[in-house]
Amino acid sequence: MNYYPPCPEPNKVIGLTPHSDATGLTILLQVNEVEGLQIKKDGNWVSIKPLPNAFVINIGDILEIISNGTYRSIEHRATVNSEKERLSIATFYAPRYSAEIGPAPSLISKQTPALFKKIGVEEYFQTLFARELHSKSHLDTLRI
Ligand SMILES: O=C(O)CCC(=O)C(=O)O
Ligand SMILES: [Fe+2]
Repeated sequence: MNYYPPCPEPNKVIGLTPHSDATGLTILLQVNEVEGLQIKKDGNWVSIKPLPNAFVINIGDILEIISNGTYRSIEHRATVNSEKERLSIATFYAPRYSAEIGPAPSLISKQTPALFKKIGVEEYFQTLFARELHSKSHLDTLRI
């Protein structure tokens, strides 16, 4: 759960730094329907307006790896509001710790070589948490 208190100077701070979710899929609820979530689309930050009773589904880095780049994880961030507090609940889905992540073998051929290295889930999360949250930089370390 994320809590963003109101901030009198919202342009001088960031609620949550730009990142892609490292997991497979994220189901996100913008709880009190205050705007703040933004995604990076064609180089620009675009606001995702909260819809009543609707979830936001984000593709994460693990799905980008498994689909060998067909599904791209989305870079996003959260801004703060000058008057209103904001709450969001994110649930992250990922493979079990003992599994291995890599491009699905059925997607790999001479014409479509693997774009990512294979890595165990445990090592994947250990290296993730040893880094600063920054853009898609963790996924970039696994590119071939
Ligand atoms: O607060 C939000 O809308 C985004 C939260 C988020 O990106 C996260 O928890 O990974
Ligand atoms: Fe996120």
